[in-house]
Parts: sequence; C-alpha cells; structure tokens
Amino acid sequence: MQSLAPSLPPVRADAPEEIPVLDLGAYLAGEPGALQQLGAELRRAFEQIGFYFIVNHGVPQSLVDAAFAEAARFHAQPLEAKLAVKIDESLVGYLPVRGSTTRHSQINRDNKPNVNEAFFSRRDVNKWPANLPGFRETVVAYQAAMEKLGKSLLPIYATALDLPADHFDALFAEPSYTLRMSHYPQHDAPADNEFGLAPHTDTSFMTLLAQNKIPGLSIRLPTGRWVDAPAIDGAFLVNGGDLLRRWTNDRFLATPHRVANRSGKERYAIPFFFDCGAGVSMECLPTCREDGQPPRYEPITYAAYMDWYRQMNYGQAKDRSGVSLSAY
Ligand SMILES: O=C(O)CCC(=O)C(=O)O
Ligand SMILES: [Fe+2]
Repeated sequence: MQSLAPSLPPVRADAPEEIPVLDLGAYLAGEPGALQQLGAELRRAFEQIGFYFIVNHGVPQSLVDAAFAEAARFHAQPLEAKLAVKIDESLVGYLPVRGSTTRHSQINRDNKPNVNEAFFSRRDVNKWPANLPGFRETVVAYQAAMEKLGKSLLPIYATALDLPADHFDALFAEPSYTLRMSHYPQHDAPADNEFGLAPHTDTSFMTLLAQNKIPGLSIRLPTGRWVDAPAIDGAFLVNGGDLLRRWTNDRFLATPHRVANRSGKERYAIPFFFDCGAGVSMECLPTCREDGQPPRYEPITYAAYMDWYRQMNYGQAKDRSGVSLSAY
C-alpha cells in the first residue's frame, strides 16, 4: 500500500530549542492586535519547533482534573469490563496494553508493542462503559470544551499562514475529533526499543495535551535532540501532526515524540486530536506553495487519510493479536 506518512522531518542544527508559550488571555478577551501577535508567535512555533504551550485558555482546571480522574477510573476496572468495549474498525473503545504497534511511523521502524492501554471516544461514534456512572457526562463535557478551544485557535492558525482569519472556520464547522484516555503502567525496565508509546508523529491537524503531573513525554526537537517535555501548570501543550504538515505543504512541522513511564507511578494522559470535517479536501494552502512549484502532496480528506491509517495499523494485525493502532 502506498504510504501516506510524510518522510522524516529534516534535522536543523541551528533551530531554537525552547517551546514557546502563547498567552491567549488578551485574544480571548477580544483585545485589538492580540490575534496578529499570536499569529506571528504561532508561525514561529510551527516553522521552528512544532510544539507550543497555551496558557489562559479558559478551560477550567476542575474539568481537566475530572477528565484525568475518569481516565484512572476507567482503567481501574477489571480487564473483562474494559474488553466489553474493545476497540474495532470504528477506532472507538478500549485498546489493551501491548495491543498496538506504531506502524504508520517512519521515525522508529522496528517498534515493539506499546506499553499503554487506552480508551478512545470520537465525535461521531461511541461505546460507553456500562458500569461507570458519570463517565460519559464528564468525557462529553471535556470533549465539548476541547472542541471549543480548538475552534478558538483556528483564526490564529489562519493568521499565522497569512490567510483571512476565518479561513478554517467553515472547514471545521463539523470537526472530527478523538479523545484518547491513556494509562501507562509503571515501566521501569523496558526491553530494548520498548516504549509506553513508541516514537511517532500524530496524524492530527492539532493535538491538545493537558498538562501531566507525571513526566514521561519526550520530544525530538528539530535539532535532532530528544528532550523531556517541560511542564507548565495548567497549560495545554499543543502540536501539529501529519495532516497539518501535509495541508501546509511541509511549512509547519509535525514533530516526533514518545512516551516512557519511568516515574515509578501510574501515568494517565488525555490527548485530544482535532481535525477538520471528515469530507473536507485538504488541498495545499495557497500561502504554502513556492512560486511555480507543484504542491508536494495530493489533496486528501480526513476520511481517506484515516482509512489508510486504519489499514496500516489495524488491517495487518487482525489475524494476530487483534487490533493494532497507536497514535492519532
Ligand atoms: O502521553 C502523552 O503525554 C502523549 C501521548 C501521545 O503522544 C499520543 O497519544 O499521541
Ligand atoms: Fe502523540
């Protein structure tokens, strides 16, 4: 099958290594000039690093804490309760520990199965656990807050790309999204090349990752150096994946990252993957083409990209341990 995975991002020895912090306060308050300033900051972040933090984003910490608590509560259930909502081709439900191998990635080819378990929910289809009262309500509330936050960032992306501020709005009117509630068990003595989540780039347009109290995430900076992700209380760490990179004709980076839980504690994570409407054609953006050069990629829809992703990560493993997929 033809690979839709972009090639490895280039190493740039002189790239900056500090992950920028974008303060949304003035922008969300509607202050004049704030959008332009954030647009410039976002452009730098995506052309040079591929990750940024947001602070003063308006999402209550109590909701973030509640979502983390539900992730812990879900995974504390007996295995058989979790398997009752086992993941299938819809990419929704429970994925067991070592139930996935990152196969769509060019970062680290011979990956071992990932030492994490996860529960996936999406905007359009869902499977809810039977005996966890309140779980669904909290997950739905968190997803709604993340959808709102993701949408509020779109004018900053458009501005960063020298497009009219509302360029993405209609394309994300009915966005695609996935919430992944992951549990990384303690994993102090990993086998060679074994990770909680193997090195990968996300597939997403935008990943919103709530700040984790437990370390474990590392990022391969464009300089080629792996660094532990810094922590900022109450922030979201945001990155772009392969679809953002593709849509921007490689102008914006999709930066690889990985997870290893050596903390001696259980680790949970609740990344939210945010994409445009499933049928929207992501065609090279007009401000991302070099004069006279054809775009590097064919236009593609989210639905078509996810079909490929499902084949890569699910199709090949069906006859073995079952489902195989990892990052979005
Ligand atoms: O666990 C984390 O901190 C990040 C997870 C991640 O990269 C992913 O699920 O794609
Ligand atoms: Fe990721």
